[in-house]
Amino acid sequence: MPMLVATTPGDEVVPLGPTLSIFDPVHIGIDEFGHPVRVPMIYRNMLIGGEPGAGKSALLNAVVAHAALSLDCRLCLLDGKQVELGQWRHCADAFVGPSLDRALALLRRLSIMMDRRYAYLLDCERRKIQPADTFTAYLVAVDEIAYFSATAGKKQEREEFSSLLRDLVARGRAVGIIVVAATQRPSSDIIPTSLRDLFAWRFAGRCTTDSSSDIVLGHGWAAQGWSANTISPTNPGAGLLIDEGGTPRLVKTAYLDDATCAAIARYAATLRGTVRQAQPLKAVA
Ligand SMILES: Nc1ncnc2c1ncn2[C@@H]1O[C@H](COP(=O)(O)OP(=O)(O)OP(=O)(O)O)[C@@H](O)[C@H]1O
Repeated sequence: MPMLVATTPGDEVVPLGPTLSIFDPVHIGIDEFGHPVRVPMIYRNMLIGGEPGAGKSALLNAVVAHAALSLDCRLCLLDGKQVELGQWRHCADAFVGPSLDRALALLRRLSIMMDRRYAYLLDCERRKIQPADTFTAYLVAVDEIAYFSATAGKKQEREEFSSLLRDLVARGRAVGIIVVAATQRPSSDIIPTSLRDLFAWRFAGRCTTDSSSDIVLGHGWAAQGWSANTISPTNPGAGLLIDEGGTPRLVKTAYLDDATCAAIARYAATLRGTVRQAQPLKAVA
């Protein structure tokens, strides 16, 4: 891990602690035995579903916090409510509030970037990005997919949003584009099976019905006893986590309160704004 330094407004050089990497697994909480649950996010996407107040934004914030502290990852945040992800806006390359136009413009740019990255990898005879690659990873976090795909704007625009998002989820992984998307409407119109199955990680917070739990986790899990409908409404942050091909497991997510998020976001913004890698250590002394 290279040493990092920040330059203060008075031009003092201040050494900083090591940062995270988006290639590190992300700590998202503990399992029912109290063991830490850490999920690799690079080359993967995550879908988060559950009823209002289930703890979706809290999980989203935990993942965004890790990405914000990872200087090998850039952030694009879409949040129709603005306040769920708003604290990270100074760390982000793009922060989109309740504007479908801006959301579409962002997804179109990401789509072009994705194609160019693939062209580059093809030229290099490679299949995916690696740590310390020429280009950094991107975390694209969406709080409330349904706002952009089913509520705002015109039908044609919403359809374009859904199709661009689906394309990013389907093709972005190898070029370092990670999509983490949350919805309080786990229904088949918002999360069709063909989209759901593209998310390697799926987290169902409390759901009101077995079928909405199945829409997040995958068809048939409720019948086998894995339903997020069984989670107590008084236990926000508890939910079922599944990965491709795995069995659901009960997880209580880590919770960063507003003050903690704000402090991490400030630190991450400082790192991003002022950090440079130390030249030889002697030059810093
Ligand atoms: N892991 C957790 N541990 C303890 N409390 C939590 C946890 N996650 C969420 N909460 C509590 O639940 C509240 C609602 O959480 P959160 O905003 O993440 O829900 P949500 O599913 O995103 O809701 P909405 O769909 O309305 O945006 C939080 O303000 C917090 O008090």
